Amino acid sequence: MRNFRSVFASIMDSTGDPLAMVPSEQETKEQRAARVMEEERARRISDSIDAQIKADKIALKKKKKAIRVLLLGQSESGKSTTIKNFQIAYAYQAWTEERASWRAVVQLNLVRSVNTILDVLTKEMSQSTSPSSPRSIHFPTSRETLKISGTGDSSPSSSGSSLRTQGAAELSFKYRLALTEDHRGLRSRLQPLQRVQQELETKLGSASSEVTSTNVTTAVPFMEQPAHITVNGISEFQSNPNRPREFFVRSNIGWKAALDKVRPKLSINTRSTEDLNEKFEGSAQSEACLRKRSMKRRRDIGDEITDVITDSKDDIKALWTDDVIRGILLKRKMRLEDASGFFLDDIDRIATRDYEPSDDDVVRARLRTLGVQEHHLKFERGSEKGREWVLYDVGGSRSCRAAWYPFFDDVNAIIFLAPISCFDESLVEDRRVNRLDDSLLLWKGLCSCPLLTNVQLIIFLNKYDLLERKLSPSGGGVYAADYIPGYGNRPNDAQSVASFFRQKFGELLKQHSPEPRGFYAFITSAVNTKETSLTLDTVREGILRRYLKEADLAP
Ligand SMILES: Nc1nc2c(ncn2[C@@H]2O[C@H](COP(=O)(O)OP(=O)(O)OP(=O)(O)O)[C@@H](O)[C@H]2O)c(=O)[nH]1
Ligand SMILES: [Mg+2]
Repeated sequence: MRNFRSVFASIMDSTGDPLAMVPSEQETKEQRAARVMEEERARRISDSIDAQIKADKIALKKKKKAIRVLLLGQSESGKSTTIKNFQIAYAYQAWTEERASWRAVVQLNLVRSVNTILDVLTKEMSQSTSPSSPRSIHFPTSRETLKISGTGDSSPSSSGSSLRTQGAAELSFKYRLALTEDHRGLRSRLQPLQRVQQELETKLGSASSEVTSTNVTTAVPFMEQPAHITVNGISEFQSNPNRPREFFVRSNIGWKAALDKVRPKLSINTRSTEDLNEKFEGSAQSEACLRKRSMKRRRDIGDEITDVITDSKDDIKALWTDDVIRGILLKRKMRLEDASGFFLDDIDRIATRDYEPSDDDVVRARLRTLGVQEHHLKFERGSEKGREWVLYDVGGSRSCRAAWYPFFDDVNAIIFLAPISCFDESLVEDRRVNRLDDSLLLWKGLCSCPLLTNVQLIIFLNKYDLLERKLSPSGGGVYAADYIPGYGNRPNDAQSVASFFRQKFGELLKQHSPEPRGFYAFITSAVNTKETSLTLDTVREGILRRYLKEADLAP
């Protein structure tokens, strides 16, 4: 191309047109016509080269811009867990550097399970003193069973769960009578764990507790966002006076921000005069000394917590394996082993002074996402090595969802997480709403959102492992048909339930997308990192292919 131009530049005429050829003095009519034709042809070629350069530049710019993926879904659907899977699969080095910070979260998850059992024990003990009180326990009736109410947002289902147990009150009374002094002893020896929980919660901040109420009554509050406005040429969203408390963006590397809070700050009144003298001296040596001492203090506080947990190990084991307590939990339909952040079966490994979380521990740990978190994932291996993707993780509870909308106009793909094991559960923040109902409404809202017409939507039908367990006789033998309208006589197994939901989500996409779009659905168990990495490979390739295609670079 450069050669072509330089040829013409060297014979540039007096008009300054690089493509005009210098006519000879005795130019005939025919020669003139030929020259004009040649000039025209050269101009056309040059124009097409210019257009190509421009297109290449745009494509290159697009190529350099990181791929942006937004993870959406209700709270506890597995968004943050999916991001952890991305890190393990493609940026393992960075992941291992973060892993140790999760120790406090795993400890909190463990201690919380213990305290949940202790609370139940306390309630049962207070009732066991009066045999006439079994009626005071609430046993849901069949009329309180949660039903998926279709996809209308207006009539949330009533709360409760189907308890088919006959004579539950008598059973409960039987267990209560079986509580002995040993149980009282266990309870009082484990009392310090309440303080440990408070300590850990304070340090981890508000991410450590779940949202238990909301005044947001719709699944899709982002559909009511104020209009896009332009201020000084910059596109903005009108501020919403009713915006939820959690409307903010954290442009940091995700969960680490919350975890950093685990490290206590050096407070003035805990400093020795020696520290202050060192500060006045201002030497590099004294700074290093201060840092060392502050790190030591951090370790001290962490150690104190670890000491209490380690010293309680045998009592925690005794509590969790006690038949009477198991009976009480069963009677209350409390399946702690299916709940998020369950580590009681790992007590031997975790309640030790030198405990370091494994990959698996971190993936199973639960820490709520606050606001919107931005993760920069730098691929460390494979054909994508060196490329950066930006993954946005959001808080999924209803009160957090209005914060999603500003991210809609600048993403390449959305991965939507729908936990399919939750068909018989209600939202933590609004007990009247069935969790699967909420997921369907949310999906419908995203499919119909005009701003997302050209955004690739991918759905993970997640928590398949929990679905399998829930339907199996040992996991409760829940009957899907009791909760899912239209399920009919289909088999009560995980595969059939999953494909039923797959079809439901697919139909919503088809019916509500403004323009036809592909349905990319994957059945996942995000705690299974090996399986999930295979899914992520497919998803990564799909997103990349489409992105390159849009940049006109695909073959
Ligand atoms: N058994 C099982 N647990 C899962 C699965 N996916 C996620 N979890 C667990 O569910 C809990 C909640 O997952 P998160 O990834 O924190 O959920 P989230 O969607 O980020 O929730 P918010 O931050 O509140 O919006 C964690 O303890 C996970 O380990 C799954 O497929 N199977
Ligand atoms: Mg999260």
